[in-house]
Amino acid sequence: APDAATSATSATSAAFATSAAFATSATGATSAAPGVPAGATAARPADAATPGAAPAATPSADPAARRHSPLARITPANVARLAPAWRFATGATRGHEGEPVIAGDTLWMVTPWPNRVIALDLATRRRRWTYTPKQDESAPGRMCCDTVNRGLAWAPPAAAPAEARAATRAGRRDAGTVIVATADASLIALDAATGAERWRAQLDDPASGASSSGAPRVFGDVVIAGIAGGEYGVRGHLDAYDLRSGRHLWRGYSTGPDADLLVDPDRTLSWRDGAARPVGPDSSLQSWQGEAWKLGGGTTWGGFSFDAKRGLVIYGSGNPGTWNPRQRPGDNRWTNALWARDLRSGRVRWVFQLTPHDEWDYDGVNESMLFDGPPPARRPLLAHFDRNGWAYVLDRETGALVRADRFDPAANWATRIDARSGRPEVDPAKSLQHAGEDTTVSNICPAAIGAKNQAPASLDPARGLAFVPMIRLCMDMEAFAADYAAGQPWIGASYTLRRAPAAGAGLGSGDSSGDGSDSGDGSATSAASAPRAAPALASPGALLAWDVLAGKPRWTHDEPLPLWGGVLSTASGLVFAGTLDGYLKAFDARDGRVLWTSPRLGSGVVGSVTSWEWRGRQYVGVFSGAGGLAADADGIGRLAADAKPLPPGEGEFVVFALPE
Ligand SMILES: O=C(O)c1cc(C(=O)O)c2c(n1)C(=O)C(=O)c1cc(C(=O)O)[nH]c1-2
Repeated sequence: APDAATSATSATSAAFATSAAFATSATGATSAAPGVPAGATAARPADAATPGAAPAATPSADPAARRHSPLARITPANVARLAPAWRFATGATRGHEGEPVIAGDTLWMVTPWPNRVIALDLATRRRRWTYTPKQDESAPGRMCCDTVNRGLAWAPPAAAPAEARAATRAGRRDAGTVIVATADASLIALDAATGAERWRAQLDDPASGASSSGAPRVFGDVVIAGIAGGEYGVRGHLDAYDLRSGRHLWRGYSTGPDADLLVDPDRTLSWRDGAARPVGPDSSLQSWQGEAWKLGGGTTWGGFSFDAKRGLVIYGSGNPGTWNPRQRPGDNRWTNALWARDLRSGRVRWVFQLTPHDEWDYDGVNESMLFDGPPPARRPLLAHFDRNGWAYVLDRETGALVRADRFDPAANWATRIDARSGRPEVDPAKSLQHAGEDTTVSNICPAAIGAKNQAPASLDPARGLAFVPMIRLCMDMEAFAADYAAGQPWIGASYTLRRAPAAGAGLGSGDSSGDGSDSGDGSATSAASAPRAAPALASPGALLAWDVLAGKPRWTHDEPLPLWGGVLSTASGLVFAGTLDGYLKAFDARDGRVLWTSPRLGSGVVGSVTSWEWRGRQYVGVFSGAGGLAADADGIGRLAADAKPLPPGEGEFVVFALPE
């Protein structure tokens, strides 16, 4: 291990019980799972392993959703020599979110619309096969936020032994199953070796405005998929399918009667009055007026994680419909909430509402990163960086709130989050409910796009730090009456982005922040030209290193544009993130110093950085292809002082490595 990593790790190793990264083994040439082709790099998470499943060693396969790679060949000492290795043009334009999946000598990716699935041979970088789903041309027109697709799931052959046997009989190696959710809300399982369809299912009716943008996941032999369409009055749900047969196992809605939610009122817990308590009968119905819950939103388009020990799928639900809060009095349960469901039955173990009666489109769908607290208790915890600007730590056994802290220093919609009730105290000066319809409320922070959007953070368990891709923008917002029409946008509010005010001491540009344990050189790029006085406005983007258990920042690196791509950290003490103006950057995990910047890519980055090892060499890859909600480059670009987001261009997967 490089000196840098060793010293930083030992300084904080007491922070977490699980100091291992998500993958603890198998970076060699031998197969770690039966049936995985030789040369596979298979990983097994230390505390969230699924029996029978050996996911590829890329961060997208981590059930704990930590995006922390065990790979350590690229280090703070040598990262400056990182050079382009190869690139692959996807043939699609617009928002290339998410990342490919890699196993053995194959890389699978899904493109934005038309959602082509491509299998690449890692040795030749030629296509093995391409699958183009048959979809109605009108499907992408009903996606709220660009024609994105955040990736596919891969399941090893061991998880579907019948297919593996059939493949062997046919004289070829089974390469597992690839699962993709498409713009028209179909869920499709493919033979990973050939691209042949194994089964397909319809997640919801696209004519109602339902679509799929999120990546499905496979946990054991269960496929989990969510739905998008919160801006169309779609009622959110999470669904489970049998990996082998495609049989529907269960559906749990986000709103409605207990039977639809798969809630047992005596056993489902929610955090209230300082304890996790049973929710009580039809607690969702009681928090809506009339039948508003039927169009109530709470879609499930974000990240999923899995606690194998407890058998719990953990995820978040999105905003209530319509955005106009006056049209839906009540807490609007369980929109904008974190959920834990039993993988086998779908039954809810607990649910925690982050933003009751949301007035600002603060979807609660961002990923939850699982980790264990310090010994001896080793409390099972999760960390969640919400759009609403608060960082939550919950007990993942009970859903009890451990702590909530403002990670966006400008967040002003709530004056506090009550530690006893878990309830935010809304500032009436920032409330659309309070202001009434057709009245502009100024300077609400964060903006509707959140202090962090869908781009996933990473969590380094050894350092006890999360690395968060931040958006630092505010908004002026106005609600208005909106009538529902099936399949039409149903928004009921509009907003204008604004720059956020600079934070007070501690988070400003060029100023080290946090607990004083670092060198005082916390803001990397600005170190040389660090302005001594904090600027009046915060930079629109930032990479934030956050001490998860202490609930405070360690360092902040300012970016001129919001960060819209997923972060990767590595065991060697590096943090990687891509930018909307088309760079991939490597940071020192200890202090946020920029150690390497790529040549400018063909388009902006909204994809998630990934890393893998193949034939003894470590690679770092990321999609370039700007889009997603950040395709509103006008809105975002106008606010950037000294950088321009690159336009949505031809998408590419760009790969870097150290010289051989
Ligand atoms: O409520 C929903 O169903 C829903 C779906 C999506 C989506 O499917 O991408 C986004 C949002 N909401 C949303 O609020 C949002 O800010 C957003 C950003 C993005 C993106 O990919 O950049 N998608 C979405």
